[in-house]
Amino acid sequence: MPLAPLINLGTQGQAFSSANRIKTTNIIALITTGISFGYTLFFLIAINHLHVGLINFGFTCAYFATLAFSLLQQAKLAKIWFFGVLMAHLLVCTFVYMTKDSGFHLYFFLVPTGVFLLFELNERAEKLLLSVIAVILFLYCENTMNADPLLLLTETTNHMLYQSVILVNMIEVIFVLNYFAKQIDSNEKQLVLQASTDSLTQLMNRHQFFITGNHLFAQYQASNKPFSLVLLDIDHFKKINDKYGHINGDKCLKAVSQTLIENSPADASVARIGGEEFVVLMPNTTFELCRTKAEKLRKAIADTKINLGVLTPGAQAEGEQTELICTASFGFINAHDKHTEFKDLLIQADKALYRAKENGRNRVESYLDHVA
Ligand SMILES: Nc1nc2c(ncn2[C@@H]2O[C@H](COP(=O)(O)OP(=O)(O)OP(=O)(O)O)[C@@H](O)[C@H]2O)c(=O)[nH]1
Repeated sequence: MPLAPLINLGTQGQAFSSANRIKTTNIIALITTGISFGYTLFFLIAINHLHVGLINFGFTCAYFATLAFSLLQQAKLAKIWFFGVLMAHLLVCTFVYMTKDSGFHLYFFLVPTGVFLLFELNERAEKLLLSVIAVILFLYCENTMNADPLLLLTETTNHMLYQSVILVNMIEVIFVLNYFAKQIDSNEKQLVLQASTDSLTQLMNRHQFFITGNHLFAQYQASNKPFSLVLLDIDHFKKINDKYGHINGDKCLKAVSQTLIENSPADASVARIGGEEFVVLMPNTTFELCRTKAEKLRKAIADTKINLGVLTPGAQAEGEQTELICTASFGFINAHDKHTEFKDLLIQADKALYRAKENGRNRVESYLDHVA
């Protein structure tokens, strides 16, 4: 049976962490269904007791029904149902068809760890209530003997069941801890990615740019190999937004990002550090080489035709083209001995960029040209 569609039931449209919890609930419900079915076969075949086998099969179906709640997007109900069925099942095992000697009530240990794994952080009342019920029921089962069980099991069979309960408890705890550890790892990776990436262009964001820039600047200071920084800003971007709409403005930002990635040197780092402001960090790049590379980037952007698709009604009425060409102004700086901090480079590249804007835009200026 293909399990992936069952595991993913109810995760559509959910936030990342909630979707993971729903997935985990579905996985645990499926595993418990499998274990319960194993016990059903044991009661039917090994113990040869139809009545007990059928009761247990009923609980097996009830575990599987957890997935129906997930399917109906009722995540909280799915979890309450699952733990409710589990506790009812353990009570029936201990007080209807077996006794506490089978050890089935030790499965109550899984409830507190399970609820803290599966419920959302803010579902405190549910977690606390289910955990307290599990502890009370465990103590009750541990201290009460079923005088009239449906199955009269030998000491050996009870011991075998007891060991199976311990084994399943251990496997489930190992599985849950392992799954939890993987989840934490994947959440951390996701958070690191989100914290360092610009969501629109997928380039490095401003925060990550300063981390990378400071690192490369420290490398430059240690090795004294050339290091350059290119700062660029799309020309008249406000007009583009006003004329073609914000969505097309975003398309323009994405197209410029793509052009920068495709035309920057392999060892360069590209970042979006403001609305329509980008930086390309170029290690191992001399002053003259940097000018050539910045010119190449300027030309590549100016040569890129951006397909806008649907235009705003205003732009349509004015008979605007569906293809947009935008330009950018560039300022660059090559690191030298007087630079003591990475941010000095950015400040001076910004001055050069300002000059490029003043001198007519769609051009490259260096800070040295400016100083001279
Ligand atoms: N579509 C879109 N627009 C943005 C985004 N971030 C900033 N902007 C817009 O970028 C525009 C920047 O305008 P200005 O700073 O006036 O610069 P400009 O129009 O490019 O003028 P010059 O730089 O002098 O050529 C503003 O209209 C912002 O609203 C974004 O993520 N998407």
